[in-house]
Amino acid sequence: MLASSSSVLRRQHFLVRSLCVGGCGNRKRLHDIRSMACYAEAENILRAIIPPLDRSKYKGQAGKVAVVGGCREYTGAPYFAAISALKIGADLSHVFCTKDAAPVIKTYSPELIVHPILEESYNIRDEEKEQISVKVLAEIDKWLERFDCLVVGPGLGRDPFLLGCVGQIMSHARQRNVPIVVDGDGLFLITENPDLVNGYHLAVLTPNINEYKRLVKKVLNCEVKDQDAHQELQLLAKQIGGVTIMRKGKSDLISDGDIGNG
Ligand SMILES: NC(=O)C1=CN([C@@H]2O[C@H](COP(=O)(O)OP(=O)(O)OC[C@H]3O[C@@H](n4cnc5c(N)ncnc54)[C@H](OP(=O)(O)O)[C@@H]3O)[C@@H](O)[C@H]2O)[C@@H](O)CC1
Ligand SMILES: Nc1ncnc2c1ncn2[C@@H]1O[C@H](COP(=O)(O)OP(=O)(O)OP(=O)(O)O)[C@@H](O)[C@H]1O
Repeated sequence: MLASSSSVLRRQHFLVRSLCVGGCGNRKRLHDIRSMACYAEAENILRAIIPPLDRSKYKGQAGKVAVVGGCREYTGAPYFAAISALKIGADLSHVFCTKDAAPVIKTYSPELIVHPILEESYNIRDEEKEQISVKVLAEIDKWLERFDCLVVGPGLGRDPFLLGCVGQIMSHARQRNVPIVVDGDGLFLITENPDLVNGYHLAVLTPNINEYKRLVKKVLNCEVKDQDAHQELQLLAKQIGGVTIMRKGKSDLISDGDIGNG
């Protein structure tokens, strides 16, 4: 594994261990004390993960992030993911999106680097598809190893051709040990094909309530049981080979399958 990936892995494990998760117990007093501890802990965690300004560093060393997302319908979600990375300290933030989403995303911010490389089925002929997917892969391969993290899915949409290309992008990222955060329609893609992330310890899934339901149904073959939320999440993460899952909701829960506090 690459050195850079090891440091990211360490940071991931630190987060999994230290994030205060929901379900802080039933007794109110205990809950209040733990809630206060949550805020203090959250501030410490944020301080620890935001790269400090350092005169000896140059642009890029505080993080290069790429978002794969954004299609004809959705331009807001990839913008927020990419700009948030910059706002918490990353130096460079890229967006790989469809050709028609790109000019819109560019107008939101001159700070983002926007690559109009993805295609949806409506815009191309069947006989062009193979050639186009090769071209998309070649375009992103030029950049992949430079990224500290790939965020896959915000506003991707569900076009099968586009999702097929994105699945290949994920496989290439995985071969190069690039950490991947999977959100939005990226979760739709990996629910269809969990092998894309199965066993990849540098993958973090961030499902909302619907995305989580679909994942549980597909992987555990049952409905979500809120009374066993922690164990269920732990089992799900374990079943997908130790990926980290952050289940979003009233209380966010996080587990990598190994740690009993998920
Ligand atoms: N401003 C932006 O750019 C925004 C962009 N966004 C982006 O949108 C993408 C989807 O995210 P989301 O949160 O709407 O999806 P989610 O909670 O799974 O489902 C909610 C309900 O919608 C339905 N549904 C969804 N897609 C469908 C489809 N193609 N065709 C049919 N049904 C579909 C779904 O139905 P179901 O699949 O459960 O049958 C469920 O009932 C994701 O990439 C996100 O980043 C959002 O963050 C919003 C702001
Ligand atoms: N019922 C809730 N009460 C309080 N906070 C919530 C609740 N549900 C979600 N959140 C918070 O909102 C954040 C976003 O979760 P949400 O379930 O809306 O995900 P999402 O649909 O992926 O969001 P987005 O609109 O950014 O795509 C979560 O991290 C969580 O902290």
